[in-house]
Order: sequence, then C-alpha cells, then structure tokens
Amino acid sequence: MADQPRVVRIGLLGLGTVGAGVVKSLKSNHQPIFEKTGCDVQVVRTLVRDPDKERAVRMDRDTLTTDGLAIVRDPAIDIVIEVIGGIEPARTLIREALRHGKHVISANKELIAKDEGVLIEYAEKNGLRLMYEASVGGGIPIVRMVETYLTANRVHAIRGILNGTCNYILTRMEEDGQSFAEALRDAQALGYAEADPESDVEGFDTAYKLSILANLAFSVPSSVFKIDRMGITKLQRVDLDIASRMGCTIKLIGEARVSEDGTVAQSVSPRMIPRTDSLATVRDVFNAVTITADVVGELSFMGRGAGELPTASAIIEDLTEILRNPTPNGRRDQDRRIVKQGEGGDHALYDTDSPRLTQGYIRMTASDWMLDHLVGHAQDVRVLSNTVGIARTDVSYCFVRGMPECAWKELMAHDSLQLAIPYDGVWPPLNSVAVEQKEAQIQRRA
Ligand SMILES: NC(=O)C1=CN([C@@H]2O[C@H](COP(=O)(O)OP(=O)(O)OC[C@H]3O[C@@H](n4cnc5c(N)ncnc54)[C@H](OP(=O)(O)O)[C@@H]3O)[C@@H](O)[C@H]2O)C=CC1
Ligand SMILES: N[C@@H](CC=O)C(=O)O
Repeated sequence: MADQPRVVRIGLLGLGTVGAGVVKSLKSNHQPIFEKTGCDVQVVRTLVRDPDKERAVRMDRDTLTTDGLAIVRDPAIDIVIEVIGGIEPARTLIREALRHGKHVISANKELIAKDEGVLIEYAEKNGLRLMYEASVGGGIPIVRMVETYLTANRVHAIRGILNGTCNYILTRMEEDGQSFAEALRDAQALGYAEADPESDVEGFDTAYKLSILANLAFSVPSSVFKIDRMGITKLQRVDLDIASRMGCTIKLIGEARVSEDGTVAQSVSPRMIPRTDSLATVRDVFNAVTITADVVGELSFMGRGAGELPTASAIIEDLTEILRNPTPNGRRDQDRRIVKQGEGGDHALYDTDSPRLTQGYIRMTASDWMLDHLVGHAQDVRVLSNTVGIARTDVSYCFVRGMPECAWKELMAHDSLQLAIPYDGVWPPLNSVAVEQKEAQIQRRA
C-alpha cells in the first residue's frame, strides 16, 4: 500500500436520508476504506435544493450548491454519487457525469429500472462504472451477488419482500394494531419511505427493484412496464386479523419467474403467506429475496431494506469496488438483456387466458354476480362471514381454490370486490382456525 493516500474526490448529489448516511459512513469508516483501497475519500461538493436547511450531518456551507451541472462537470471530481431520486434531473446529471469521465454510483431504482440499460451501456462503452447496489434491497448485496455469482446458473425465479416501508407498515398494523396512516407516518419519520410514499405503498418501488433483479438474473428480457402491480393501500386490519387466525401473515411480494414458454411473468402484490414460509418471519424494515436457479437450487438473502446506514453501506461498497476495479467488466456489451418498452415477451400474472389454477383470499360485498362467479369458476369456495351465509349487505371474507387465472381478471373488475390477493399456502386453510366467525362451505355447482 502506498504511503501517500490517493485522494478521491466525491461529488454528492443529494443530502437527504441516504446522502447524510453516506457522509456519516465515509467519516466513520474512513480508516477501513483507506486500508482496503489506499484512498483518502473526500466529499468535496454536494447538491441540495435548499442550502440553508437543517441537516442530519454538519457540512461546510461553501461545499453545498444548487447547481448540479457544476458538480458533474467539475474536473476535480472523480466519482459522482446520485441520491436525489426521481427521473429528472437525476438522469441528465448522471449522463453528464459519465460524459465528463466520472464513475457514478446511484441508489435510484426508478431511474435504473425505467432507463432499461441505456445509461449502463453508455458508461461501459466509455470505460466507466455505473453501480447501483443500493437500488435493490437496501443493505443486502443482492445486485452484485446476482451479477457476479450467478452467471453460470439458469435462474428460474425471484421471489421476495423488496420494500422496507411496506413491510414496516404491515408489521406495525399486525403486531401493534396501528392504523395504516400511523404506520406510514412512522416509516417516513424513520427515513424508509420515498419522497412520494405512493411509490412504496402502491407497489411501484417493489416493481422497479424486481425488474432490476429480473434483468440481471434471467437469460430472457423483461420490462418494468409490464409488471402486474398492486400495493397495500386496500389492506385493512381485519385482513391481517383473518390472516393471523389462519396461521398466516400478509406481505407485499414481488415475484418474477420464467414460464415454460420462455417468457417472464412478473407480479407485485400483497399475498397471504403461511407462518411456515420463511418470508413470514421477515419483519419491520427487513427485506428478503429467494432466488431459484438450476445448479445451485434456492438461495436466500435477508437484511435491512431501507434507512440511512444500510443504504449507505451498499453505496460505500460500490465505491470501494470502483476504487479497486475501475474498469467495467463489459458484461453488458456482450449480453445486453434489457429491452426497450414494448419489446420482449413478458406477461402479467392475471393478464392471460391461462387456465392455470390459482387460489386466493377475497374480501367482498356480497352480490349474486360475485357468488355466481366464484362458485361457477372455482373448485372450492370457503366463506368466513359475520353472518350465516351471504346477504347482499354483508362484507364477506372468502378463500377460493382452483380458480383459473382468467377468472380473476373478470372478478377484479367488479364493484363488489374490495380485495383479492393470492394465498400462498397449502389448502385447506381453515382447519386450524379459531372460528369466531361462522363458516360456510359452498359446493361448486354442477
Ligand atoms: N431512504 C431509503 O431508505 C432509500 C432510498 N433509496 C433511494 O435513494 C435516493 C434518495 O433517497 P432519500 O435520501 O431517502 O431521499 P430524500 O428525499 O431524503 O433526499 C433527497 C435529497 O436530494 C435533494 N434533491 C432532490 N431533488 C433535487 C433537485 N431537483 N435538485 C437538487 N437537489 C435535490 C434534496 O435536497 P434538499 O434536502 O435541499 O431538499 C435532498 O437532499 C432515492 O433514489 C431513493 O429511492 C434507495 C434505498 C433506500
Ligand atoms: N422506500 C424504499 C427505500 C429503499 O429502497 C423502501 O422502503 O424499501
């Protein structure tokens, strides 16, 4: 190791939750970073919207600017870290940084997913690195894991909890009886939520992350624009209570799998999951991902999925990787899997004529149409209701089994439906229920 450290100057775009975490970690771990890389890393300029705002970290006022282009064009800056979020001005600033010969690290899953590989390819063509470990799974080193250690495997499926905010909200609603709004407020205060939390709770954030992983893992193209998506805003405490009585919990799950015809089916939706499933034990802000591949079988990863320090960890790991290996591995040039919007053969989970049989949990206002539909299409319908049978004014809670995918689509468009989510357990779900509610089983009509 050289006696004189090489000074590496960082231009930091954004000083919110993650930006402050980066500044703190670079300070607290300056010595280990120097020991491993021989570099003295310094944040020399930082982009913010409001330089006079109170910050979680103390910064020299002169280093703060509202002029992002001045940072990314500054010849004294070696590496740019983008943690402002959103598409613009992030995309322009990253492209401009690359154009000026700087490596870039970004935590921006929305941009990485929607950009569909264009910036990454541009970086690699110019001998630069654009790294984005923090864009998926917070502190879990999942991006590098998939990119580096699963190249000889054929990956079939990715399934997991990819949003810390939603997992935190569902945990607080289930364990502490908090309302959705209270739990979301806490998640925001803890720095887990996106600037616009609709991205979290409507499932967009999970879709971005799933798409990034799918593009790295599968040998067939997939697009974020084709993900079948539902968030957690329709869930009520009663659904979590019912889940709990069934020996289940509800989690927001992102799943991508390669179908037999070689296309990719991707979905984001809340799912009722048995407590015996390892994902059921993933609480609070934690994320977990299971990857299934042909040679290795199942691999699972778990860790904090959001928050200033776990996310900063992913960013500073990208940083040390660049300091040690500044040359891109070139994989994207030879094997560019990401496709433009509209290309590729993805299909959504409920978007086909597929006769594949599925099972799920339903909350609905009873109606003849709904009942006829369920009984007409599913092999088995079990109703948990506060009153015997189904009356028009009741809200009913059902489990259905053996329902073809195409029948869900029609059901989901009907007014009486309040919530329909997949049930990931082994049928029948009711055998261990402390049935406070009256239970009826409706036989499939001949
Ligand atoms: N929070 C988390 O746990 C995680 C976040 N991420 C990603 O990291 C990125 C940042 O997230 P987070 O730190 O939570 O976001 P924050 O909203 O906390 O911080 C954003 C920062 O960017 C600055 N900024 C935003 N827009 C502009 C603009 N147009 N011009 C200049 N400055 C701007 C803000 O300035 P000012 O402070 O003056 O308003 C602020 O400092 C996002 O892409 C997010 O998805 C990824 C993983 C986890
Ligand atoms: N808002 C995101 C932050 C990390 O990616 C989340 O809650 O997971």
